[in-house]
Amino acid sequence: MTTSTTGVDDVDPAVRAELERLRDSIDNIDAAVVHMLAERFKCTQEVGRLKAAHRLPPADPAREARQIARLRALAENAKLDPAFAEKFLNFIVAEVIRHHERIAEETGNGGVPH
Ligand SMILES: C=C(O[C@@H]1C=C(C(=O)O)C=C[C@H]1O)C(=O)O
Repeated sequence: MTTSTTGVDDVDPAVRAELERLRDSIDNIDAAVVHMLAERFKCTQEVGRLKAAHRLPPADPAREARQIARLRALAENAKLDPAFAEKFLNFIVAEVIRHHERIAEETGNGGVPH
């Protein structure tokens, strides 16, 4: 095959260098996001164990509402789409709540309503 529509082999070297520079930064940012998420999940796992031990419900909608308001404001200041910030937080929180439900079940506390 002599042509490619997906690679950057035929691109001007200066453009390729700029693309590489930007992709290096994107890779660093993605690594930071993964590390920050890993730290966040370590904390939420501890919260899950604490809640299960004290028979607290896995989800806390009032806390989530405060986090959403705060993150939307932060996103606006940072020129990030607040709707995207809210969706992203909701995606993470949904996973955290699944973890908390599992911890509660494993602790024999799975019947707590939320
Ligand atoms: C971590 C908690 O549990 C849940 C997950 C949250 C989160 O991931 O930030 C926030 C509220 C709760 O629904 C908590 O109550 O603080």
